[in-house]
Formats: sequence, C-alpha cells, structure tokens
Amino acid sequence: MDEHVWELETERLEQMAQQIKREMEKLGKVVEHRQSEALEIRRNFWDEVTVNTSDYTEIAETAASIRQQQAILSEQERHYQQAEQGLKKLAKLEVAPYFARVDFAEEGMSKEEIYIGIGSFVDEDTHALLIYDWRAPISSLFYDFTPGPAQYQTPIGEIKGQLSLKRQFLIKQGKLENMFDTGIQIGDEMLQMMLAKNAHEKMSHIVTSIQQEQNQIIRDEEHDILIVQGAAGSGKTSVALQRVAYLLYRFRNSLRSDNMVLFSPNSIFNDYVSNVLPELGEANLLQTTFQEHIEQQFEKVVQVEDNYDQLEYLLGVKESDPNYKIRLKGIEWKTSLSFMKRVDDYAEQLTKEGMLFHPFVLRERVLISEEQMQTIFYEQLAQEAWLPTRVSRLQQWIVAELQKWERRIQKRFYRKLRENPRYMGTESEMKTQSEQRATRIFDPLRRQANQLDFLNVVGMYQRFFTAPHLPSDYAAVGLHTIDRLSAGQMFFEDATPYMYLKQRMIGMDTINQIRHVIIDEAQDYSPFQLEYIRKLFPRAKFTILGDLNQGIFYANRQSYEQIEGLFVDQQVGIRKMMKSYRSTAEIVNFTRSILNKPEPIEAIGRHGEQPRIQQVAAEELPRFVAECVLSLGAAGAESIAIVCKTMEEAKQAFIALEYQLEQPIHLITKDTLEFKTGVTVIPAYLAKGLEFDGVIIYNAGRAIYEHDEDRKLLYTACTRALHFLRVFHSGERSPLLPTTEG
Ligand SMILES: Nc1ncnc2c1ncn2[C@@H]1O[C@H](COP(=O)(O)OP(=O)(O)OP(=O)(O)O)[C@@H](O)[C@H]1O
Repeated sequence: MDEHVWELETERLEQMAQQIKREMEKLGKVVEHRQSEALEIRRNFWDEVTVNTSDYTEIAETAASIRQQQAILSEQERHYQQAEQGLKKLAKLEVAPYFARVDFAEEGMSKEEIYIGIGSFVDEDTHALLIYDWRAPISSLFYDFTPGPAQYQTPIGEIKGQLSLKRQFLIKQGKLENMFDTGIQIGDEMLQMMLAKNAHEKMSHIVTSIQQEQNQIIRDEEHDILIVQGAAGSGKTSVALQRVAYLLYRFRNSLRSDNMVLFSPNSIFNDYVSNVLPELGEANLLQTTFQEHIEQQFEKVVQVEDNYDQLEYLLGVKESDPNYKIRLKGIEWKTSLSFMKRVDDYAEQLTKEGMLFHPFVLRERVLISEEQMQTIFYEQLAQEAWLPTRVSRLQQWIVAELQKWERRIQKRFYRKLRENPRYMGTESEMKTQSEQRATRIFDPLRRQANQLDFLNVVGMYQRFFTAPHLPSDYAAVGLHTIDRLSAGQMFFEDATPYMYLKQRMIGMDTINQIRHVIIDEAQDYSPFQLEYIRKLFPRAKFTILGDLNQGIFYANRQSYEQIEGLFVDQQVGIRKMMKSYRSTAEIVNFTRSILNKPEPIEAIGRHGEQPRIQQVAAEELPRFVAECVLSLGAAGAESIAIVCKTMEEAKQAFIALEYQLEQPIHLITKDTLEFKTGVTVIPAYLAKGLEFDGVIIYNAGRAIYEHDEDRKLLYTACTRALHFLRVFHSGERSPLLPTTEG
C-alpha cells in the first residue's frame, strides 16, 4: 500500500477518533444529567403526588396524580436509556470506527467517500454522515460489487453509479493495523485472516466480510418466506443473525427484537450465539427450542420423552429391540402431513361423537359426571359447529354448575356451624367461615374448569389409535403407542400431534406479536412440526435455514419443495449457499466424500493438514485420543471436541479420558446450558451448529457407524472442525468414511 495513502488514512482515523471522543464526552454528560434527573424524580416521587383518600373523587384524583408522575418518570428513564445506548454505541466505534471504505459517484454527481462501520456516526455540527451503518442501503455496494459500474436499492428506488475504490481496514483499539484495496470479492486477504482464527466460546459477527451470496439473503425483503439450503459451515447461522440485525435496522419503526424469535437446536447453541446481536449493538431476539415449547405444554399431563432420548433409543437400540421397526414406522407416519390431516379429520369427528372428559369429583363424590358433560356437549350444544366454541360453552356451563354446587355446600357448612352448640361465633362470622371453607374446597375444581383440564386429551389421543381410526397396516404402531400412553408416558413423536389435537379442540393459542420467525437447523424438523410452528405464528414471516445433509433426527424425510408447499399464497424464495467458510480445504474435501451423493461444496478456507484416520485396539482408544488431544493443543488448537455417537459412548469416553488427561475436560449433555471451549466430550447430535479448532472422532469403527442412516451424523460430526480432524476407529473402519484421506 502506497505510503501516502497509509498516512492519509491514519490521519483520517485519528481525526475520527478525536471526534468520537468529543462526542462521547458530550454524551457522557447528558447521560449523567439524565440519570440524576431520573433519580431525583424517583426520590421525590411521593412529594409530587397529592394523596387524598377521603372519598371516591379524591381517590380517583390521587390515582390520576400517581399515573401522571409515573409517566414523567418513565419518560425520563427512557431518555436516559436512549442516551446510554448511544454512549455504548460510541464506545464500540471508538475501538474500531469503521472497517471499510467505498468511493462511489452517483450518476451525474461527484465522488463520495463512504466509510462503513458497525453503527453510523454523524457530525453534530455539520450533520454530515461520517460513518455509515453497514446496514444502510449504500453500504451494500461494499458487499455486492467490485470497482466498476454499481448500484444499490433504496426504499425509493435504485441508485446507479461508478464504484472507484473498495478498501478494507483492520483497526484494533483505535489503531490502524492493516488495510487492503480489493479488486475482487470481499477481500480475500481479510477473509482469510478472519477464517484462520481459532474458534471462540461465543460466535462472532461477520459484518466485516459478508460475502455477496450471504448479503443477498441478509437483505432479502422480497420474500415472506425465505428458505436457505446451505452446506455445513456456509454461514447459515451467521447469516440468520446478521439478517435479524438488518431487519431491526431496516424496519426500526415497526419491528423490535421481541417481535422476532429464533428456534435453535438446543440450549448450548442458544448460549453460543448469544453475543452476536449485542456485539452489533442490538438487543437479543427471543430464543427458544421446540423442546422448550413442548415442555411448557406438557406440564403435569403426561411424562413425555424428549427428542434426545428418542434419538438415543434409535441410535443405540437398533435391531436388538423387537419394537424398533414398529417405532420407526410410527415415527415416519406421525411426523408426516398426512398424519396431521388424520388428526384434523379426527377433530372434526369429535364434533359428532367421542369426546372424553374427566369428571369433577369432590371427596369421591362425582359432582359433574363425564356422561353429563357428554350430554350437554352433544345435545344441548350440538348447534355449535366449531369445536373450540363448543368446548368454551361447555366450560361456561361447568363453571355455572360448580357455582351451584359451591353454594349448596356452603349452606351445608353454615347449617353445621349453626347446629353446633359449642360454636360461639356471630352470624356474620358463621357466614364468612362457611364461605371461606367452600371457596377453599372448590378452588381446585374451578382451576380444572378454567384450565380446561376436564378435557381428557390423552384419552382421546389414545382412542385415535384404535379402530376405526387406524389404518390396518398401522395396527402394531397403534398398539405400541397405546401401551406407552397407558403407562403414563408419551413418545416424542406423539408430542406434536397431541399438542395439535388439543389446539384443534380449544383453538390455536397463536402468538401474534411475533413478526419474524427464524428456524435454524430446519432439516431436523418434521413437516408436521413445521406446519404446527407456522400455525402458531400466523402473523410472522419466516427465514428457514438448514442443510439436508445434516438431518440427524429420524423424522419424515424433509424436502424444500415440501416446506415450500406449506406456505401457499405467500412469496417463497429458496436460496443456496455452497461455500464452506469454516473448515480448511482438506477437511472440506474429506467431509464432502462422506456424503452419499457428493455435492459441489466449495472450500473457501485456507489450507491445513490432511485429516487422519487411525486404527487402534479398543482398549487403547482413550490413551491414543488423549495423546491426540495433547498434540492438537501443541499445534495451536484451543478448542478440541472429542465427538462420540451417543451419550452413552460420550460418558464412557469422558471417564476414560479424565483418567488419561491432566487438564480439565468437559462433558456436554442435553442439560448443559453454557458452551465452553477447551477440551470437550460431546455426542454428535449436541455438536450441531457448534465448531472447534480440532475435532477427534472417538470411534468411527464399522460397529458404530455402519448404516446409511449414520452417514449424516458422521458428516455433522466431522464438519465441526476448523483446522484439524482426526478419526480413530477400533476394529474395521466405518464404510461411510472416505477410502482416502484427502
Ligand atoms: N462471510 C464470512 N466471513 C467470515 N467468516 C464467516 C463468513 N461466513 C461464515 N463465516 C464463519 O464460518 C463459520 C461457520 O458459520 P456458521 O456456523 O454460520 O455456518 P452454518 O452454515 O450455520 O454451519 P453448520 O450448518 O455446519 O452448523 C463460522 O465461524 C462463521 O463465523
């Protein structure tokens, strides 16, 4: 780089740093002032309120006065928070004000120098935009174009012109460390520097090196439903989070972070990605897992298996269990949309017959029987065609009936007190006491009515698996399901159909404030689950990201056409990302050939050592793996994962390795909430979405990864590696592994 240019840029950076500093000082004072004003209002809150409770008018005036004072306080606190937010943003800019510059001349106008950073910065005196937010329309020039003719979209149309310079800066602690002028894609050199780094405990943002194909997904506004098929390490999660930041900026007047929800594969992953948005100066969006949703719905109803236990069963038990094939057939069926249709038909039929209710019982005495409820439901309320309305009318009837019973029982208590010669209370005490006793006794019954617990949904779901609802070729699946339910337990694959059946009865409990749903690792959701989620968020747009090659859950096999089919009458866009940024070219080549049908996945990363496969005797595995951990550590790997197939294998490996290694190692289980780097033992399915400098496959012997169903799991495990991949196996090696290492 020309020395003169370097000097000019250094000078400009210094000026900018001064300006930011000055602005921070000014804003710091504003923050202090606003904070002390808010504190003052809080301290003197009651002095400003006129409290008078002598009559109703005075009470109302007192309430109005409190409300007014509250409003003043909230307004002041909001001002304070706004200023503080601004100060935090400036503090980020102080460290690295910008990361790129483009020189652009709009048609018929003179050239402008556009500096791009994580946030914008305006000169307070001249109102000139000194730094543009990376999400501003003009900033897309940096991501989408090389020098030459270029254009960008704005809300009022397209702007065309000439891009004459594209420059990237590496600024650390306010100092210019490096800069590159890029003629081609976003800076090969800069990108390579980013990719050569080690994995972190928390995922980082990628705004300084977003690639063109990624930028198009991040900024897509055309589609209500955006489906992304991306190879392992192609940046799906990164793109999803950067897209959230973009949408929050673009629609800042109508969209807040709590209007968006991210469905992620597990809680460790939630922790792993939790820093990206705050790093970009945005509040985190809501994060959840489908499992969490299930758990909320199943409180105390029945003990429901979780997705990991289902997977452990399928991975571990296999043919040794006589019910394995029946279970697999059941899963295939219960996760399909045709099964959903069956549930719909069943719910429809329940309007005519078959509703089951739990009676209302008080001390072994039936107050409202199941038969009574059935009669009301099918005779008195028969004209109500829509099931949820009919259920709600029945509920009203039950509440009224309970009230009658309560009054009767209350009278009985009262009589008893009256007739008790030893009772010394007054008339009004007798009334209050009998009333309180009846209320206490009826509280649980009222709750049963209010929470619709009188619907015997488990019973009805169970009956769904008996003739005539059951196709004859699913008789064994039906029996197997009924057995489980009779034991007070439920298979994971029954959880979503059960929730759906319940929602069909009581009306879908939709979540309307959510305007955008992001589903990561979407390949692991069944069509039934996705349709259920779609119905749950009727006002939301969707970004659905996945990799069909990493589908590890045994669900009905998913296809993007199938997902597309769920969203009729909506603008659906499908995009692909086939470049892998995570792993070295050698690892990408290796993992690509694990796939059944090798895909044109392109390695963008740097070069590194060839993955190694080594056979060792079973009893020697812990020793060899421990030695490998040490050698990878010595080669620079800070985070190392020993990936096992199941939790069972992971637990055994952990015990053996703890004995072999002096350094601390972590075992990740489905209950782990926090992701830590260092040395980790983890089952492959929990490693979803995570990455490590070095990955060691604990045992890829034929006995462990033999079948075609294990292929995607092995692929997922190996693609977690950034720089090193070592595969051990005892006995014959898995036929799913490539025959050559490179
Ligand atoms: N444009 C980019 N610049 C720098 N790093 C990038 C870029 N895109 C992706 N990465 C890095 O590549 C790695 C993989 O990204 P990410 O986890 O988002 O991929 P993914 O497609 O979700 O992966 P997987 O499906 O395998 O879990 C991350 O370390 C991410 O920071």
